[in-house]
Amino acid sequence: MTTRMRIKDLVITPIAFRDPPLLNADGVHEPWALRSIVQLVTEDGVTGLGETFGDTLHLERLAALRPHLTGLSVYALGELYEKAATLFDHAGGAISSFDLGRVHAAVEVACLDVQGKLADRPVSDLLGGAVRDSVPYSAYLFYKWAGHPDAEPDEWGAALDPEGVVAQARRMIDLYGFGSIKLKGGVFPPDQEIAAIHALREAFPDHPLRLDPNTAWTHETSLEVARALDGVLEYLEDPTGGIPGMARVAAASPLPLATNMCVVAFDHIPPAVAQGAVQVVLGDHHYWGGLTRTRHLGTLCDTFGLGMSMHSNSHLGISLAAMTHLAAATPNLTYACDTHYPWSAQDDVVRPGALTFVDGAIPVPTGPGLGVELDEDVLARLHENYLTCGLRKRDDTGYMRRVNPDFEAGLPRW
Ligand SMILES: O=C([O-])C(=O)C[C@H](O)[C@@H](O)C(=O)[O-]
Ligand SMILES: [Mg+2]
Repeated sequence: MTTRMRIKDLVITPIAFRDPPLLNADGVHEPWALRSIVQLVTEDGVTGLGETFGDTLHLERLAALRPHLTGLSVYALGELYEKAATLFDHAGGAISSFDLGRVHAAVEVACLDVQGKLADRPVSDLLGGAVRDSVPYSAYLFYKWAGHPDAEPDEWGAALDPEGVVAQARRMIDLYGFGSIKLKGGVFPPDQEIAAIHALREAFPDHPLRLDPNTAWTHETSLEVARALDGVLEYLEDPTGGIPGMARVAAASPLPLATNMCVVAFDHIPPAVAQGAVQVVLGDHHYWGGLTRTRHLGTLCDTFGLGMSMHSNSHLGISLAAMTHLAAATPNLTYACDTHYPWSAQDDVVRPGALTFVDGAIPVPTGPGLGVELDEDVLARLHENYLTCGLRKRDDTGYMRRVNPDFEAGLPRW
């Protein structure tokens, strides 16, 4: 093994960036979103980038894995997975497949970035080759307050009714050119969210639409909404909780059901398929163990006749680059991918130029690896935010309760 491919260290930098007050079924986004940036360095000084979660437990796990990476080849992804599985006692049930996937993904993406740099090929080539030159994303709309309590309104303003949602969609589509729309629901009683979808349909007659209430509804409510929006939505995402619950809705729903909540690891696929719980799986390489494993998820979805889309959480450009390579190389990922990027674009750690939306899609980077470069000054600034912001774990419910002490977190709510 040459020193070019041997891992010397993994530098993990937690960061915090500004996040608007985006509402969801759990509560509301806090003023800061947490993330971490990983830099994998080989003995020869080649650096691979990755972007992952920033909660303390995840950071502790990455720190525990770090010494076990020394000397490992960046090509030894199977060994990497086994090392992490053994370290965290996956077989004994001490870590779920989901959490193991989160840890593995953080390092795997950086390994692929190095592999691409060594081979002078983009990551999409390492995943089987791009089948599309650019990857369409959807306008990811949120109900939101005008600004955080005690702060000035942000540039997006409030979106608390159908008019506000349509105005937000218009601004996002004007800025980025998105050709499909997702509304985060589960915030207001279903009738109001149905009205918002109808308003979007009227304002954007040709844009495919989706609604995602994050399991805020009972089985009965889910079916009522599915029937009310039959012919209007391309899919309904996670209307209710759990594989059996989704299966019960799917059995009578006129709309396809999608999920990024009840199928988030490979061991969820057999029961979901057996019960017919979902028709579309939203992959997410940050959950599913990295880019190669999420590419495998694409093959499984194809095998079982499931559609494929892509989930996101608050993220920056390293994740956007990784998502773009993955979606480009996954032939059956035919839905426009979710992205939170418009909500955080102002704080990106990636140097400008590599990732630009053209008509709502990102042209697949063609440079070696992920094709993006880290801006060390921005990284330092965002790390300073992390040190001073006081947040260590996402807590949408806790924040909402501080603003509105009567907020009840239990789901389903309607
Ligand atoms: O599709 C989803 O479920 C998400 O994007 C999950 C996120 O946590 C979203 O609900 C958010 O950012 O509030
Ligand atoms: Mg979702």
